Amino acid sequence: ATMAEEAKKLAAYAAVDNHVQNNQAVGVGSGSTIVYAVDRLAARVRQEKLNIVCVPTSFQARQLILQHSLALSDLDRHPQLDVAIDGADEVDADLTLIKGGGGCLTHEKIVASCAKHFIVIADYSRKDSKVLGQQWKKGVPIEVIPMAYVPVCRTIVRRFGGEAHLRMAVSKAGPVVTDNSNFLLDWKFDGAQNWREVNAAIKMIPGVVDTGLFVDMAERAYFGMEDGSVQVRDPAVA
Ligand SMILES: O=C(CO)[C@H](O)[C@H](O)COP(=O)(O)O
Repeated sequence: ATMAEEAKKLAAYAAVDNHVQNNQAVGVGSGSTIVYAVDRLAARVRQEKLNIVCVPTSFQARQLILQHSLALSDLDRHPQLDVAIDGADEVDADLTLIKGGGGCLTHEKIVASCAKHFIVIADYSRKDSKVLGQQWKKGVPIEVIPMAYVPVCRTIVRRFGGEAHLRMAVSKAGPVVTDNSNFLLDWKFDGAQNWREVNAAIKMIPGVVDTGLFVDMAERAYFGMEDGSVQVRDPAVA
């Protein structure tokens, strides 16, 4: 495996080993890093005969849970989760996140909001930043109702600057369609922002479903490092 893949695995294993216990309901994130967390969950369930249920954050996460024969649940049956583990596209010094590179931000935010502990896993490359936008250049993903994408784009750029573009599909003509049958905008912002305010303001624009800004949600981040160690980041105490 490449160095970055090894690092993803280190972070994922550390999160599962430190935060998952018997008799828990666990939120399962989306992306390429979470694959290692589900591998580890499945191994621990087998070895330790853990009794846990998993709530997915996407179609992909649901497939992972089913492929590993883990117990699949949902927020109807488990509206309170003990822990949720997910990847991120960028993490800043305060543990504010950009998520949604994989387009699953709305379900991810709902599941994270239902968890007592929300734990982020990432590799050292391109994600561990002092401020958002330092390394992640694709902008903030924003899920929108399809008919509103043009006015939402214009409102965001008028009020907050930068550029916003409809995310286009790669192996299909036309836009990316989310698990919720919506569209995605990627807002490339200029410079520093007050993320708490910007997140709240964008959410209030009619047609916006949610943003990929996760403010005051993550309790801890694990970064798998190049040298095989795992770095832990907790939010600075205000
Ligand atoms: O927010 C996400 C999907 O909506 C993912 O968690 C994020 O894109 C990280 O993915 P990866 O682990 O593949 O880098």
